[in-house]
Amino acid sequence: MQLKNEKTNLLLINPEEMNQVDKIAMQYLPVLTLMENAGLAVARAIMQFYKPCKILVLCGPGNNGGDGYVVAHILANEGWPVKVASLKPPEKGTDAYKAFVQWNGDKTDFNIQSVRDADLVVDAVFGAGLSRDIDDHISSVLKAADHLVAIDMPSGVDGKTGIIRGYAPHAELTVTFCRAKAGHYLLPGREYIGKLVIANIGIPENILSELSINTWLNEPGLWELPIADVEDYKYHRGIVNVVGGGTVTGAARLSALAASSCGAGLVHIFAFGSRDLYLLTSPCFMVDEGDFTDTLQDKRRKVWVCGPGLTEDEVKISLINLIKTNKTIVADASALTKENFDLLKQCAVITPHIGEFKRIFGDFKDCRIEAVKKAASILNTVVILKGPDTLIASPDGRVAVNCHANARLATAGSGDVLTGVIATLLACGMEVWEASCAAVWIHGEAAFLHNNSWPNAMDLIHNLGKARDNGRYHVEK
Ligand SMILES: NC(=O)C1=CN([C@@H]2O[C@H](COP(=O)(O)OP(=O)(O)OC[C@H]3O[C@@H](n4cnc5c(N)ncnc54)[C@H](O)[C@@H]3O)[C@@H](O)[C@H]2O)[C@@H](O)CC1
Ligand SMILES: Nc1ncnc2c1ncn2[C@@H]1O[C@H](COP(=O)(O)OP(=O)(O)O)[C@@H](O)[C@H]1O
Ligand SMILES: [K+]
Repeated sequence: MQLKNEKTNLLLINPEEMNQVDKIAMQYLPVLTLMENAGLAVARAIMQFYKPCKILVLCGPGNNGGDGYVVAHILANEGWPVKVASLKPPEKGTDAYKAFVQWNGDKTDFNIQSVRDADLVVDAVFGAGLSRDIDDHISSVLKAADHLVAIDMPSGVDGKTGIIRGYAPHAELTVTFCRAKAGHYLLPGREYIGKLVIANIGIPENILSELSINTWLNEPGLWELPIADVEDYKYHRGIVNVVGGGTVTGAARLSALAASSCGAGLVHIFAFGSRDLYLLTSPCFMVDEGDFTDTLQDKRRKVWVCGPGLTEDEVKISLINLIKTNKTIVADASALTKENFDLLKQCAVITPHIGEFKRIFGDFKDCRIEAVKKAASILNTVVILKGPDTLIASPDGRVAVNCHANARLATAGSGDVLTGVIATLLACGMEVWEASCAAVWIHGEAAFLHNNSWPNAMDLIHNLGKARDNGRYHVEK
C-alpha cells in the first residue's frame, strides 16, 4: 500500500504557497522552463480532448498569460489555426514577456468578436495571481466563449477560497500544475472547473515536503481504515455510546444504528426517558436508563455521541458529566450552542453545519477554510463544517476538503448518521482528525452507493458497511 505517496498526491496548494514553491523551484530550473512545461501540458490536454479547431488564446499580463503564449506556439506548430488576443502585454524583462515575444503568429483584439470567431477559447487571462474582481470588459469577453479551456484556474475563480471574483467562465477543462488548488474543489469554484487535469511540470517533489502545507483533498490515502482482524473481539472493534433523548428519539437511534452498521463492536444507548423505543429499534443495542453518572463509571465505554435529539437540559447534564469523566465526545445538534462554548472545548469533535457554526462562532468574513481552522484552534477540537464541500479542521492546522459527497445526503437525519460513523472510527482507535475525515468520506460513499434513487437516512445506514470497505479497497487496488 503506497499510503505515503497517496497522501502527498492529495495535497492542495494555495496561491501563496504556490508562489513559495515557484521561488524555491527557480533554484533548480528557470521559470521559463516551468512555463514551457506548463504550456506543453495544456497543449497536450487540448490535443487529447479536442479535434483541431480554431483556437483563440486570451492572454493576461502575468505568467498565466505567459503559459498561454506557449500553448499558442505549440498548437500552431501542430498545424492548428491559432490566434492570440492580449489583454495587455507582459512587462518587459519578465519571463512572460519572453514567451510573448516568441509568438509570431496571428494576433487579434481582446474583444467579444474575436471570441465569437473561434471554436475554442484558451483562458490564460489570470491564474494564481488574481488579485481583484474581474472588470466588465474582461467578463464580457470571457462570457462570449461557448467552449473554454482554462489554464490553472478559470479567470475569476479564487484559487484559495473558490470564491468568484466578479465573474468566471465555466471551463470544460482546466489544466493546473504540480497539485490541485483548494479553489478547484471548494464551492462555488468547483462548479466552474470542468474536467481537472493536474500536470507535472518538473517541480521537484522535495520542495512540497519542505513547506509545511497542511490542506488536503479528503480521499482514501489521507487516512487508513483498520481492517477486520482474525483476532478481533467486540471491545477491540470498539464501543460506541449514544446519549438518547427522553422525548425526541429518532436522531440518537440513527446515530446508534449507523455505528452498528459500520463496524462498532458494541453499541450502547443511555436513555433519558423510557428504554422501550431504543430497545425495540435493534436487538443489537444495549440500552441503559437511570442514573447517567453510574453509566459513566465503565472505563471501557470511552466514546460518546452527545447532541442528536437532546433537549437543552439533557445536553447540559450529559456534556458536563461526560467531560468530568474524561470521555471522548462527538458533539452535534443541540450541543452546538454559544452557551456551551467552554464545554465544546472539551469535546473531541464537533460537527456543525453552517447555521450551527455561525451560532457558535458568529458570522465570519474569512474564507471558510480560514474560519474553520480558527474555530478548531480556538476550541482545541476537531471541527467538521458540514455542507456540500465539508471541511474537516484539526487544532494543529490540518484541513481536509471533502468532495466525496452528493446532494442525496441532504436528507433529515443524515447528520445523525455521520456522528455514528465518526464515533465508530474513534472507538476503534483512529486518530481524531483522521477518523473524522474517513467518516465524512464513508458517509459520502454511502450516498454514492445509492446513486439510482433517493436514500433516506436509513438507506444511508444500510450502505455504511460497504462504504467503509470501499474506503480501504480504494487504496489497496
Ligand atoms: N506555479 C508554477 O510553478 C508555475 C505557474 N505558472 C503560471 O503562473 C500563473 C501565476 O502567474 P502570476 O503570478 O504572474 O499571476 P497571473 O498571471 O495569474 O496574474 C497576475 C497579473 O494579473 C494582474 N491582475 C490580477 N487580477 C487582476 C484583475 N482582476 N484585473 C486585472 N488585472 C489583474 C496582476 O496585476 C498581474 O499583472 C499561474 O496561474 C500559472 O498559470 C506557469 O508559468 C508555470 C510555473
Ligand atoms: N448538497 C449536499 N451535497 C453533499 N452533502 C450534503 C449536501 N447537503 C447536506 N449534505 C450533508 O448531509 C449532512 C446533513 O447533516 P445535517 O445538516 O446535520 O442534517 P440533519 O440534522 O438532518 O441530520 C451533512 O453531512 C452534510 O455535509
Ligand atoms: K486562467
